[in-house]
Amino acid sequence: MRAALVGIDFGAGDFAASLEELSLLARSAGADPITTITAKRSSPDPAHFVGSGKADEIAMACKADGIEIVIFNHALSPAQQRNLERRLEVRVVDRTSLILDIFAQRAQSHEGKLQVELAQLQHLATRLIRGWTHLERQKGGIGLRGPGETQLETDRRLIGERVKQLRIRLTKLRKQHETQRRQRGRNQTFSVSLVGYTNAGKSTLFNTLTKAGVYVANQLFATLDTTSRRLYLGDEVGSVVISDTVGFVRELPHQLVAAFRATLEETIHADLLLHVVDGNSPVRMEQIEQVNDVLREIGADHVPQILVWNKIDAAGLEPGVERDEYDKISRVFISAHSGAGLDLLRDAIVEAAKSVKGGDNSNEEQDLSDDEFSHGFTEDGPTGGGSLGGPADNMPTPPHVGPH
Ligand SMILES: Nc1nc2c(ncn2[C@@H]2O[C@H](COP(=O)(O)OP(=O)(O)OP(=O)(O)O)[C@@H](O)[C@H]2O)c(=O)[nH]1
Ligand SMILES: [Mg+2]
Repeated sequence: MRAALVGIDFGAGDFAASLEELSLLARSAGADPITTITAKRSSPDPAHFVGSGKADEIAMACKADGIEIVIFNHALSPAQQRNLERRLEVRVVDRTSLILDIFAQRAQSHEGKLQVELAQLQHLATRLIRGWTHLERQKGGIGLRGPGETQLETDRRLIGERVKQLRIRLTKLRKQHETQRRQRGRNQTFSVSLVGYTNAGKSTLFNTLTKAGVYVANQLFATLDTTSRRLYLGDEVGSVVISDTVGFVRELPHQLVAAFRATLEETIHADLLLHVVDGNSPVRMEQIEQVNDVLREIGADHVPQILVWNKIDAAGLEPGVERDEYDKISRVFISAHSGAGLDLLRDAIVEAAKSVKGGDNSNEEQDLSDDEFSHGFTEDGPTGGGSLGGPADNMPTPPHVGPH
């Protein structure tokens, strides 16, 4: 589908990087970005988001390039979206809808699909309600007994019923997982979650560490469901469980964070987070912050974290480790592609497992198969041992750390 991208520079953040991300998002959704239209504004125009002249420019580009869809790098109000569609005579989507769309295409598991549907319906519901108040305002709020209103009310009621149903089913699934987690928690298996910005290389790392064959792609949100595997780390700590998770993105629609809470629960209950960073991205610091924001939002900011500085092959860095002031490993430089630094990362996990488990992690037989399973089984919360050192604030550009 031929797409035009529209980005407005409000003077905050790295505009070029955010447009590049929009292009990757669009491609991940199956669109083909043909042209990009940008403008500078201090604030959005209430009617069309962009100014009138810019709207004409977009309309012209649409005609000239045979554009079928216009994708905005922003959240549009329902009224703005409608006005734009009327004026441009093509479909207009905003960033939120685009991300929801990718999630809908990617969802594999039963639970994942329910979560996406819930998020989409909630997004739709806000738009119906806002659309309705918009209408009300136009008519001065009097005599709103037209057929349109009745239809809207019906739609809203049906959506409300479905949302309720989905919530009940998701709650049930969540309880099941909790029970599983508790039962399996008796084994005290140390659990590690890979978290990080989308496209950071989590699945690639997961694959090289576990040789699992998880879908890797230069696409955003290639992974939607949590996949877990057992990873044997030597006699000292035995096996740990490692989970690959959904990637985060800036301005992740709030409904999605809420809907995916159950999936992300894996992350909250992990003993250790490996926060994977695309060390070659110019906006990596911003991405680290975005990820930490979401972690805070889902209540996983208390889980010990090690930064995994990935893609050192592309960034021209050497493998290495950094320690914080408590001598805990805070950052490991690796390449999931070439395998450089993976031995250091394994050592770092072993060290973390030993410190959290107080060094007496029993290595008895566990009632788990080595097969892939989709939900975790750690005890609730970390088992103590304190912080392994989160990422330092204002971290400088990574130094060329020599192999240790
Ligand atoms: N140069 C280089 N590229 C890498 C490395 N690790 C991963 N990549 C590439 O980065 C892209 C994203 O990798 P994924 O493993 O799918 O990333 P992810 O974090 O799982 O992404 P989502 O599942 O979408 O959140 C792919 O094109 C990988 O080939 C690395 O060490 N070096
Ligand atoms: Mg992935």
